[in-house]
Amino acid sequence: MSWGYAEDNGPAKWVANFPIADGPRQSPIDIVPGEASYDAGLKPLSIKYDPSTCLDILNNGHSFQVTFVDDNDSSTLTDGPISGTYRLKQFHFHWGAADDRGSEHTVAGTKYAAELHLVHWNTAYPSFGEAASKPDGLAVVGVFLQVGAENASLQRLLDAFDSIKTKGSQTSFANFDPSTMLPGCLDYWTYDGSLTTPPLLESVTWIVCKEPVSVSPEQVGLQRECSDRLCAHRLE
Ligand SMILES: CC[C@H](C)CCC(=O)Nc1ccc(S(N)(=O)=O)cc1
Ligand SMILES: [Zn+2]
Repeated sequence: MSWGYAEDNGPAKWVANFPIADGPRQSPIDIVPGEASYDAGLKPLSIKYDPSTCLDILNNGHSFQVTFVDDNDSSTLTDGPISGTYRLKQFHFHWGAADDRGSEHTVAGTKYAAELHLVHWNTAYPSFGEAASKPDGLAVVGVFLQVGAENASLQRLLDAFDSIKTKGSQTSFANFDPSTMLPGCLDYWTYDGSLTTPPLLESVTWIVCKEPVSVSPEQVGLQRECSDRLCAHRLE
């Protein structure tokens, strides 16, 4: 039985096969703005994405993810809370069975309809796989999606879902610029955490944007309908 989001293999059961679930820096967390401390030493994020590094979109059974060519420094994250250069590997989303829940991180208990994760790895290490096991190996930028106006950038992704209906399927997806999904303001909260799904490795510097982006109710519905068709049913 592999991990998932159902009653018998969902988050409460992951510790059985992944004991690090009880570790000291597990994600997601509830972000309480009033308890966050301002760090004047932190720099603004520097995000530079090259759309030509966009490779394909795949349904990995838990989400759909867009993967990038990462054999050079074309698409990178630098500054912010991190040192050195981190390369974009993939981005994916988390959503729920209804508009009032779905994000993994919460803000003073508030759940958003969905959450975008842009996954980067530290080029101090030879590969993503190597970096994924190091405490400073990964940096994930999280963006909350809230229901509101239609998101033109997301629509192009949703249109591509029709061709990855079955788990494990993938299709080429080119010239997509993920920076079109970022909020206007890149103010962020940051903390040292982990992958939010197995193997739950404690190698992630989390960078969660304060400003959400909007998606229309239809777009979330489409994403949800696609996900249910594509992926294991989500536990909610
Ligand atoms: C070395 C193999 C690698 C760990 C397994 C494949 C992988 O990339 N998993 C992954 C990536 C990102 C997140 S999240 N949701 O952004 O924290 C969760 C899980
Ligand atoms: Zn994620």
